[in-house]
This record gives sequence, structure tokens and C-alpha cells, in this order.
Amino acid sequence: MKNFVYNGQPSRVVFGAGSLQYLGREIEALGANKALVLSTPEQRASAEMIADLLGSRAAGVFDRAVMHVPIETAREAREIARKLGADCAVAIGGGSTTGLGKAIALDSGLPILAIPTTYAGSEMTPIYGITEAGIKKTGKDARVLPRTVIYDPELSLSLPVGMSITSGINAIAHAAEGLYAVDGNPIMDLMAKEGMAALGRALPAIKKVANDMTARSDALYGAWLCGTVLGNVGMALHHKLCHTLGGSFNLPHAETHTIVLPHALAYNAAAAPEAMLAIAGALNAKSAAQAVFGLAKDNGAPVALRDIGMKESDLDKACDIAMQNQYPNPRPLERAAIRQLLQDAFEGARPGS
Ligand SMILES: NC(=O)C1=CN([C@@H]2O[C@H](COP(=O)(O)OP(=O)(O)OC[C@H]3O[C@@H](n4cnc5c(N)ncnc54)[C@H](OP(=O)(O)O)[C@@H]3O)[C@@H](O)[C@H]2O)C=CC1
Ligand SMILES: O=C(O)/C=C\C(=O)CC(=O)O
Repeated sequence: MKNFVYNGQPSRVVFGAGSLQYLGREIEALGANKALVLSTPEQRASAEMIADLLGSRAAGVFDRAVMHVPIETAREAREIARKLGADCAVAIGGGSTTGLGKAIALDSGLPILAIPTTYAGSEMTPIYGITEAGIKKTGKDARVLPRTVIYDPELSLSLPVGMSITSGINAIAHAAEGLYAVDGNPIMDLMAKEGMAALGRALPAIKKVANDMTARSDALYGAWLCGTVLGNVGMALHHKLCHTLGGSFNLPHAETHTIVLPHALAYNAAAAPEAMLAIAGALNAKSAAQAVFGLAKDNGAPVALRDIGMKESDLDKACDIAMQNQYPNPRPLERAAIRQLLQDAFEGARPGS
């Protein structure tokens, strides 16, 4: 018998190869006249292309997005948006750029139109993160949920293959934890399974042929579904570990998710058997943890924290931080087992089933 609460999130999605052509129509539908276009420094050419498409509706380009949204950058972008009279922001890029858009929206209520080029999923969530004095604070606010998202797989063709694999597994992590979320519901379960299956098909195909448009489309479709799960239900141990490792040890976001997920799933396996069956089924395998580990290793992604900058001498500290302010998790957090999990992830050991 089912018992659940389901909250729909009000966002509009325009999906498909070439859908960037609808940008003008979508800005108009927002009732906006002047868009500040956001990007990282490296993706400035894409931001300028967007500004050209917008023509007189472009207020300007702000190309200083960086990972984890430093408060100083957020303040600068807010001030520029205000000075230029922008009444919306267009964020083209990954979670870092979407995050900057969210920081502007949090302060001003400006509507955000997001054009994601990674699979991180931030565009589908009301979650924001801002880093001040080296500490990243996250929160939830309906104002930061992008009002419109244009998913155009053609724009993800330039995402390097390695980043595509790790970013895709970052998306899978949202779906996997959504399946054992305390506040899960059947709609999110459907989205989680469909999203993981799409990414499970797409990532090996992208590894083989980087510009396989069917695979790029499947991956972005999967990212949308998995991001929606992240935006609707609570995350657990895996996300807590990744926030600890990213926030306190400055490890790269998608790679950290890729390495930790198999171990977090192995830790939770006995406590969430139905979720594990669903994850394994979606990835066409017998074991959820092994399936994710294989997806990473077989497609050339890192599987060991030591290979992405973690120091072994910091594992005890990471474990201590992970034990604080715990996220709800199907299996209670046991310090010795979490420390072992971190050791296994550090070494890139094959996870238990
Ligand atoms: N609030 C939320 O709900 C969520 C927030 N996040 C946050 O988002 C951040 C991570 O997002 P993620 O997308 O992984 O990271 P980034 O946005 O930093 O992008 C990751 C990498 O992808 C590259 N890239 C992006 N688009 C392109 C492109 N079109 N062509 C070539 N390279 C490209 C970037 O290159 P370059 O730097 O050169 O542009 C960067 O190296 C973290 O801060 C995380 O906390 C993530 C998920 C959900
Ligand atoms: O840290 C944030 O900005 C908010 C959420 C996430 O990063 C989700 C994730 O870990 O992928």
C-alpha cells in the first residue's frame, strides 16, 4: 500500500536537438526584456553566441562563474545585473553557472532561464549553494528554481568525454538516492529508473563516439529526470559524503560522485533492497554497486579518491565531518564502516555487492 506526499515543481522544459532556436520565444514567455547572460570564463564564446541570438534583449555577458559560487562572485553578478537593468538571467553551462544564476535569483527574484551543458541537474532544483569564507552553505528557496530550461543536446557535444561520464554518474547518484529517500514517492521512482536507464545506455555510447547525437540526447534526457529527483526528494549518505569531500577537501564535484557512489550503495545495500534491485535493473546488471563501479571503470572514469587529490591522512577528518549533521539514510551511520568505506573509495577497491 502506498503512502506519500508529492510536490510538483513549477518549471518549463523545452527539450530537443536545435531547441536553442526557441530562446527568444522563451524569454518573451517569461515576460522579460533584458537578459544578463552567465557563463564560466572558458565558455564565454557560448555566452556571446547566446547574447547575439538575443540581440536587443541581451543586457550583457558576465563570464565569471566558478564552482561552488563564491559570495564575492555572487555579489558582483548581482550588482552587474542591477546596473544593467537585467530583468532575467540566462545561464549557459554546468552546475557552476546555474548556481551563479541561482545566487542572483535568491537576492533579486530575477527569473532564470537555464541552458545546461553538463548532466549535474542543478537546473531542476530549488537548491542553492554559496561559499563564504571557505564554507559552502546550501539551502532551498523556490525563487532559485529556473523558470525555464532549454535542453539542447547539440550544446553538450563539446563536453569532453571524461567529464560526460563523471557528470552522467553524478546524475545517476541523484536517482539512486532518490529511490531510498525518506520522502520518496512513486513518480520520482519512475523518473529515477527511467533517468538511470537512459544514462546507462548513453554513457558507453558517448565513450565510443563523442558526438553520437542519440546518446547525447539520451544523456541529457536522463540528466533532466535525475535532476528532477534531486529537486523533489531528500538525498542520503552518498550526497553527504560528496558534500564533505567537495566542501572540505576541495575535490572535483562529478569525479567525487563517481568514485563514492558504488561504495555508498554497497553500504546501503542490505538496508534498501528494493532500491538496489531497481538501480541494478535500470543499469541492466545484478548488483547496483557493481553496476555503477563498472560504468565508471569500463568507461575510463577515475575510481579512486587518491587519483583526484585526496590525501590518505585526511580520511579520518573526512569521516568525522561525514558523521556530523547526518542526512537521513536507510542504514544508520556506523563510524568504523564509514571509515572503511572512505578507505575503499580512496584506494579504488571494487565495492562489495
Ligand atoms: N544546487 C543544485 O541542485 C546542484 C548544484 N550543483 C553544483 O554544481 C557544481 C557542479 O556542476 P558541474 O556541472 O559538475 O560543474 P561545472 O559547471 O563546473 O562544469 C564541469 C566541467 O564541465 C565543463 N563544461 C561545461 N559545459 C561545457 C561545454 N559546453 N563544453 C566544454 N566543457 C564544458 C566545464 O568547463 P569550464 O569550467 O571550462 O566551463 C567544467 O570543467 C557544483 O558546485 C555543485 O555543487 C550540482 C548539482 C545540483
Ligand atoms: O552543493 C550544492 O550546490 C547543492 C547540491 C548539490 O551539489 C547536489 C550534488 O551533490 O550533486
